[in-house]
Amino acid sequence: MKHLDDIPSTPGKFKMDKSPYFHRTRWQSSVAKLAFWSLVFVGLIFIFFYRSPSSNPVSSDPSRRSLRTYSWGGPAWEKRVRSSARVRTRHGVSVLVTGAAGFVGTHVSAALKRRGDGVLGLDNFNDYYDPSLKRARQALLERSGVFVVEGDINDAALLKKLFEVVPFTHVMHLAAQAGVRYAMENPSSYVHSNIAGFVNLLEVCKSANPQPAIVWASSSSVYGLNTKVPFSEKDRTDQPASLYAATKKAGEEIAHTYNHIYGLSLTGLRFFTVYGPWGRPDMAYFFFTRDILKGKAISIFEGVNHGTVARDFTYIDDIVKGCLGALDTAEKSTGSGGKKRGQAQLRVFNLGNTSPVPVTDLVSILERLLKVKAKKNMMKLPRNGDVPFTHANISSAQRELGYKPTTDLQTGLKKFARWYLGYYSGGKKAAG
Ligand SMILES: O=C(O)[C@H]1O[C@H](OP(=O)(O)OP(=O)(O)OC[C@H]2O[C@@H](n3ccc(=O)[nH]c3=O)[C@H](O)[C@@H]2O)[C@H](O)[C@@H](O)[C@H]1O
Repeated sequence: MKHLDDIPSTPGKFKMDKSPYFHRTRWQSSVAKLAFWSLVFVGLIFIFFYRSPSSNPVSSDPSRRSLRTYSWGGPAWEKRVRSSARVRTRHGVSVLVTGAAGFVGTHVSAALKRRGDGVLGLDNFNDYYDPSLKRARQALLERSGVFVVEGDINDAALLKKLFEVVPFTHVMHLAAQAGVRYAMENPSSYVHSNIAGFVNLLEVCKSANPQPAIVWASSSSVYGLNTKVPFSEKDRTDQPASLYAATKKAGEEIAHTYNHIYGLSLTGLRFFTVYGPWGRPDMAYFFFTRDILKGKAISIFEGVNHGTVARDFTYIDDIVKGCLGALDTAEKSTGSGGKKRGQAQLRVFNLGNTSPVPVTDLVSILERLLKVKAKKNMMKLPRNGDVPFTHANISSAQRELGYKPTTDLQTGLKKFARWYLGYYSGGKKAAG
């Protein structure tokens, strides 16, 4: 075991004979070490710049599970952006749709494209729910000529670039961290997307020349603990029941500020529990369908003393009509180069269905459509941000946007169920 005893426990303490041969080997080994560390150093620099070239800034969302690197820029990319945003009719508009691979974003983008408007999508494809569903929506849009740029609304350089390439007349801002209950799990993602991201977008819009008019998604959740029904835009919205609601309410106040200081035209739309084909898997109607089909029990919330929990469920096609009505009636922003030149439009509208349905009825409809009896667990409405009841007064939207919902829950869920069964057919894909 002598050889083992000769090796010192601390490297460098090993004493060697100082022969000429030793000097040569030591010199050679130093050169080798130097070469090795230089290579490592050069490699690290290469990796750093390769992953974040100045023309393609890294935009990663710190509040996300997946840190992503987006790549954008270059003549071919700009050509795609321009072509997607090109207006094809005489009175068409060019719209930047944020959250274009989301549920509402996909439907609105497709509808705008169908009528000849120029549409460019933007989406960060985060993994809040199954990103493959977002990719499928993207593929759908690509087929109809809408390019969805992969990037985050917090990436100011990307947004500025988009406005440099296309002078958008409108922004339809639908990118958001959605979901009422998830806000307790990942609060910072709501601040990051719904507040920081919104401000970043408005900063770029205010400096754009011309400034676009902005229509954006607020939420019925801003009514929070309000008990006066139906909910009217004049009712108080200072008692949010979830952080999600609080960030949407903050968005409405932020919109006021940018309208006031910079003359940006801003319209907020308070969506009421939107559902339909290509919907969000984190919403009750969607995961109830999945769980009922799998024979898995579902939890149905009930209020105090077994009180009814109900929602003013609104079908996606009606919401799309409301969004287009808001875009079409949006007046131009009045500022330019970051300076206000006059009063600009500031609006907020409820987009609901005006007929609340108990969640128990939603489940009965699904049972009939799916021809499967649900395994139900009734449970008390948890204190996680849910509110017992929503009901929209839509007279403002009716008057000013020509908004008129026409789809009842039974009809809308039938269309959803047909889509769901087709999309997830053969058990090939599991709804995430
Ligand atoms: O209008 C909005 O502004 C919001 O609408 C949506 O929120 P909600 O209306 O809460 O929809 P959703 O979660 O589908 O629950 C539906 C019903 O099922 C009940 N519910 C829910 C889960 C469950 O396990 N059991 C249950 O009974 C639950 O108590 C509720 O009564 C969007 O998600 C949100 O992003 C936002 O846009």
